[in-house]
Amino acid sequence: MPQNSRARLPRLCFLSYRQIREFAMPVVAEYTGRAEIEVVDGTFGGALAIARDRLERGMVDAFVSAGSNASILRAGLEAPVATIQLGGFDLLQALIKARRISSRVGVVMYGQTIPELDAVKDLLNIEITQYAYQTPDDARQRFEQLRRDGFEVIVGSSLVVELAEEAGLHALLAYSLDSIRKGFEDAIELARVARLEAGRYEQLNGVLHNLQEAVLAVNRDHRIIAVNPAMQRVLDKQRRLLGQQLELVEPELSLQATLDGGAEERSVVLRYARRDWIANRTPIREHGELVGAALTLYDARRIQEADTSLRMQQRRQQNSARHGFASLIGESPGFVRAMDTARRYAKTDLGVLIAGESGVGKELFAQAIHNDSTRADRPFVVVNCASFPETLLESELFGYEEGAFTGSRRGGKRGLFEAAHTGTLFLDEIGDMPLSLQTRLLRVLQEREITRLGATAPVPVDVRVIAATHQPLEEMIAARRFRQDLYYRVNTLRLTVPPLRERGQDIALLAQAHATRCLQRLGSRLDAARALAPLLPHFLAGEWPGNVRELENICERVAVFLLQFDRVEDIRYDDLRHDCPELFERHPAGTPPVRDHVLEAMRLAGGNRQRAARQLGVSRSTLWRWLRDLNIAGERADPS
Ligand SMILES: Nc1ncnc2c1ncn2[C@@H]1O[C@H](COP(=O)(O)OP(=O)(O)OP(=O)(O)O)[C@@H](O)[C@H]1O
Repeated sequence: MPQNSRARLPRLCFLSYRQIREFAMPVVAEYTGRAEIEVVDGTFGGALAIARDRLERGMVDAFVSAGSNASILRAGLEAPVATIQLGGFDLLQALIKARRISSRVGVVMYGQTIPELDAVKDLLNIEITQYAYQTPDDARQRFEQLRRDGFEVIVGSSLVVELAEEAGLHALLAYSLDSIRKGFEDAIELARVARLEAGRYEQLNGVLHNLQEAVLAVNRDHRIIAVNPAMQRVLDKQRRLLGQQLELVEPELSLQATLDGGAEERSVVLRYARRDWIANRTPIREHGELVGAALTLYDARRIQEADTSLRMQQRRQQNSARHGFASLIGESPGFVRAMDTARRYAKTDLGVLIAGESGVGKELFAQAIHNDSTRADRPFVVVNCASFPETLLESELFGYEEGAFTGSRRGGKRGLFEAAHTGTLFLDEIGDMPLSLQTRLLRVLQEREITRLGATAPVPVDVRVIAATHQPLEEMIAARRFRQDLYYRVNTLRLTVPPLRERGQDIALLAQAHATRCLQRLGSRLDAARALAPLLPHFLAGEWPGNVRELENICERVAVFLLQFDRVEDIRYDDLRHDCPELFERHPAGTPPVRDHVLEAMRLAGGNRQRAARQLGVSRSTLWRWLRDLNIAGERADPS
C-alpha cells in the first residue's frame, strides 16, 4: 500500500449512461471534497471493460453505478460496486411529472417489474404499462412495443430514457438526486472497507512474500489462490499460477486428500524436483467450513543446516571444548610423547581410548584432540559414566520420547548422543558403565544410529567417541565387567597419560603456572615463581594421587595463603603447614584417604559433592567412587 494511502481520498468511478451522468452532476460536485471521482460513460460490456482497465491500473477503490450497469459490474468484477437504488418515491415523483404530459405512461425498468405500481395507477388516475428488461435488446423491444401502442411519455432507466429521446418521445429518469447521493455514500463506505481489507491483504502478502518457505493455497476447486515467490521458484514455472488448477500444474503436489478428508498433515518428507522437502498440508477453514487447503514446503537441507547451527549454538552454551594443545602444560618425556600421539590422533576421525589416573588431564587431552580435528567447530559433549545411576545414564545418553516413562518430560528429551551429532562425545569413566548399557553403546557405535527410549524409529548420528578410563579395562574384561567387543571398538586408538609423579619436571611447571593464574585472579602482585620457589621441594616430594587436579587445588590454597603478603621477603612459609598440611604430609598414590578425611570434607562442604571433591583435590567421579567404596554415599548416586 502506498504510504500516503490512509490520508488519500477514496477513489470512486461513477460508471453510467450519459443521461444519468448529466442528471447526477450536481451530486458529483457535492462529493468532490470527499472523494476523487472519475465519471465515465459506458454501458454493458463496454462498462465492464472500462472498469477492469481501471482496476488493473489500480485507479479505483469502488464503483458507483445504477440499474443494468451495476448488475453487470457486480457480476463481472471482484471489486466493491455501490448501486444507485431506485427509491419508491423516485418513481412516484417521475410518474407525477409524466402525468402532466400524458395520462398514459410507459414504465421500463431493469430487472423486475414493480407490483406496487398497480395501486399507484388508481391513485394518480393514470394508465401505466410497465415492462422489465434484462439486456439492451430486450429494453429496445419493450420500448418499441410501447411506442407502437401509442405511449408518448416513458419513465425508466437511463438506457430507456436514451431510446425515448432518440425516438422523439418524452422521457423521465426514474431516479432522484437523493438516491444518487445514497449511492455515493455507499460507495465511500465500500471504498473505506476495501482499503482496510487491501491493507490487511498487503500485510499478509508481504509476510508471505518474504517467507523462505514455499507456500501455496488452493480453494475448494483446487484453483491456486495464493502462491509466494519461494513456491514460484520451487515450481520453476514462468507462467502465472494464480487461478490455475494445482492438479494440472503439478499433480505431485496435489492437495486432494486434504480437501477430501480435511485432515492436517505435518512434517511429511516429500521428494520433489530431485530434492527432499518437509511438507505441511493444512486445511483452510472459514467459520468452521472447509474452503481450501494450503501447502508449505521447507527445504530439508535448510532444516538440517538450522539443526546444525542450533546444535552449535547449544554447543557454545554448554557443549564446548575450551582447550587446545596450547593449554596443555608439560615438558616431561612421557607427557610430550602423549602430546605427539594425541596430535596424530586428532588428524583421524577414529575412536580414542585415553587411559590414565584420575586428574591427569584426560578430558583436557580429549578437548585438545577435538579442537585439533575437523570437528573442531562442532559440539563437544562430556558425559561422566560414573556420575549417573544406570537408568539415568541410559536416558542421558540416548534421550527419550514423550511418555516413555513416568515423569518423562513433555516433548521428550534429546540424548547426549544427539547433542553431540557431527561432533565429539567424551565418555569419561567408561569402565563404570553398566554392562547392559555397554551393549547398547556398542550397537550405537556399530550402527551409527540411536533410538530414543520409547521410540520406534532410529535417528542417524555422526559422532566421534573419545572414551577415558582410570581403570584397567583388560582386567575388567577378564572379570567379565567390561565387554570385550566394546573394548575393541573404543580402543581403536589408545593414549596413555602418565601420572604426575612420573612427570617430575612438569610438577614445577604446572604449580608455577597455576599459582600465577590464581594470584592474578585474586589481584595479588606477588611474583608467583619467586614466591613458590621455596615450596617446590615439597611439591616435588608429593605423590599426587589426585594428579594435576590435586596440584591445582593445593596451588589455589597456597595462593590464598600468599595473598596476605605484599612482598616475597615477608612470606612466613611455616604458617602454610597449618593452612595447607597436605603439601607436607602426602598419602600414598591411588588409595583413597581414610574414611574420616572424606567425611570431614563432605561435612565442611555442607554435603555438596562438587565442593568436597574440590577440597579433596579429586574429580567428582573419584569422590563418588570413594563415597561408594567407603559406603558413605548410600543408595542414591546424585549427579550434582
Ligand atoms: N597438562 C596440563 N596442563 C594444564 N592443566 C592440566 C593439565 N592436565 C590436567 N590439567 C588440569 O587438571 C584438571 C584435571 O584435568 P582433567 O579433568 O582433564 O583430568 P581427567 O584425567 O579427565 O580427570 P578424571 O579422570 O578425574 O575425570 C583440570 O583442571 C585440567 O585443566
